[in-house]
Amino acid sequence: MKYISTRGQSPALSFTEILLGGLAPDGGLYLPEQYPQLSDADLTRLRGMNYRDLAFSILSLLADDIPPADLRAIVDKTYRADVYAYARPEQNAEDITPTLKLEDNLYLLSLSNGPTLAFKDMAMQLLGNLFEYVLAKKGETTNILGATSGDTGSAAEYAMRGKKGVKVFMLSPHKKMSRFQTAQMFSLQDENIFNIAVNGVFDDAQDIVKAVSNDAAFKARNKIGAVNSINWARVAAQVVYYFKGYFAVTRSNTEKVSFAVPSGNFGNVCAGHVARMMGLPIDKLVVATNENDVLDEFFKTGVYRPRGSANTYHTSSPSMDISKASNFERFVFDLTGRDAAKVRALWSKVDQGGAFDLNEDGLFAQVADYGFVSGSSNHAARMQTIRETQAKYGVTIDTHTADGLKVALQVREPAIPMLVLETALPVKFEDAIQEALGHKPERPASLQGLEDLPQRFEVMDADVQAIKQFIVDHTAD
Ligand SMILES: Cc1ncc(COP(=O)(O)O)c(C=O)c1O
Ligand SMILES: N[C@@H](CCOP(=O)(O)O)C(=O)O
Repeated sequence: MKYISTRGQSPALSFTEILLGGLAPDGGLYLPEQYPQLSDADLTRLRGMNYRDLAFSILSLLADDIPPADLRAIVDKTYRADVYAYARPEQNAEDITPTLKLEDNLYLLSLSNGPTLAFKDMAMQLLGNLFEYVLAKKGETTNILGATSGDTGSAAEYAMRGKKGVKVFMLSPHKKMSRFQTAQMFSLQDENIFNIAVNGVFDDAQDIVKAVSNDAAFKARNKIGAVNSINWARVAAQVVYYFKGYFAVTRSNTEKVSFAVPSGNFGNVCAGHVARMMGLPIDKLVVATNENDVLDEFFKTGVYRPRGSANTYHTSSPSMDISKASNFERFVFDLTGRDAAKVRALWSKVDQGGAFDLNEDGLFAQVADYGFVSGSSNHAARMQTIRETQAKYGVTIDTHTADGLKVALQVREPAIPMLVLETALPVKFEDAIQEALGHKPERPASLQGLEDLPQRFEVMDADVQAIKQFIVDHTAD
């Protein structure tokens, strides 16, 4: 299996060759040259597997240059009940991503039972172990540069803290994450972790990561690695739980299900798209946004119009305060029939601050063939959904999951099971839950007092040169 760039001007490489990096050298994103195809017999074989067996079966199709015994060991070390231990009392932590039935044909797919209480742990714990394995094999080190709106950062730092040969430089939007998210990251005192709070929004931080990734000489000299979902391995790891969710709520491969995905950078739902392209019987992929509704606008109109920092709102589902959805390029590459020249032309407009309209050449008409539908939410709807979910099902959900559920309820078809991806646990957004329910969500004993711990972070402007210098200063031997 080789990986190619959406911009078509980089050499095709294997999984381990692209593992540590982010963007391809031509500025594009990697995708498999061809998606592996699963037959009905394959699906029957996968049905009933536990998470580890399923993850190994699917990842061995995508990471086929890792010897099977090594991949097996990495997967077994990653997907353990004691790592994904925050399952609800009525759930079995051994399931790793258990489903929670709300009513007939309506489920939560619990993805946030890992160490940092967000779905990012599902991929990031694997990346931590994969990075360690590949770096040891190559005798190399890496300096990870990442951007976070609240969850990628802590998931990456918990996965990489104390790992030999790895330093993490994590950019976050200053004062725009929840108190819990901020404390989760900034209270880490590990010497290999550097938190940089950037004056700006998440997109400013993500732009810096991309600018550094596009500077080939700096990237090579300073061994820059990536853990954002521009890194293919993040998406690959997330493909697995779409299969797990599908098998959990169906009895035969003739049944279809839909997934509602709270979306920002389009990484999570892109993994659903990949699962569908591999042959998983998915009916709809529901893209749910918050007030930052660039993706909803696209799926409704065909116009992709990323917004600038001034028009990116700070909301009560802050991890989705994103206006430039990195992984959207992966989908558009498939939509154009993998026409890299077309993708280059579209993104040359985006990279200059512009927009594009896929109605112009008839491409938008084909979007429905990929199962995408969309909707958006806002603060009032989020509060109401949290209240109604508590009242009707006795389940507390976080603000991002509430956006997903709100849109799912609008678009679902009664006969088709709908799985709403639970992308974070409510305790991460205590103030919003307090506002919605009049009381705080339950907090595990191990996380009491998190916000009172001493914090270590730098505040910097969104200045690429200054960030590069910071990395150089903190990696000199
Ligand atoms: C809690 C939460 N929900 C949803 C999202 C959106 O996921 P994606 O960026 O993969 O679309 C994120 C972060 O991106 C998140 O942290
Ligand atoms: N929501 C994310 C931001 C997007 O990051 P990605 O790594 O998934 O691209 C966050 O919480 O940091």
